[in-house]
Amino acid sequence: MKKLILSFGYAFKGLKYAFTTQQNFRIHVTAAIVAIVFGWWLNVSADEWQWIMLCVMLMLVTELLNTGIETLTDLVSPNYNKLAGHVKDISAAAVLLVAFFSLGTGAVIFIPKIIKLLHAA
Ligand SMILES: Nc1ncnc2c1ncn2[C@@H]1O[C@H](COP(=O)(O)OP(=O)(O)OP(=O)(O)O)[C@@H](O)[C@H]1O
Repeated sequence: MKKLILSFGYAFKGLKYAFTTQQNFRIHVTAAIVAIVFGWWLNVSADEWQWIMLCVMLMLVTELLNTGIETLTDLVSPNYNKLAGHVKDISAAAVLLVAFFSLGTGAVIFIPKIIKLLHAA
């Protein structure tokens, strides 16, 4: 039990490290809060909430993995190395793909609701 509590502590330490050192992670957390506020304001359905939460979690998880990979790359290859560059670029590409997916999902869910709201005004 003590081991389990300790592992939770380490995980929260990782979250704190990412939040305090990574500007991109803070941007993703802000975007997640904005999406949740918009979802609440525009009264999205349960299905739409699931898509929004999937995007939020995918964004945060890939950013955390990207931070871990970048940190490990800096540890094993502090000097310029072509392969180290590829590792970082590929890791950043994963975040980019999730960002495109999240933007697309957000557009599909929110744009029609905003247009409807503007027409009703
Ligand atoms: N050791 C290295 N060897 C070769 N290229 C590197 C190396 N470190 C970084 N690069 C190149 O520079 C780019 C930016 O690296 P950097 O570590 O600044 O990542 P970043 O995405 O800006 O991270 P951060 O979120 O910390 O700002 C990498 O994607 C890679 O192309």
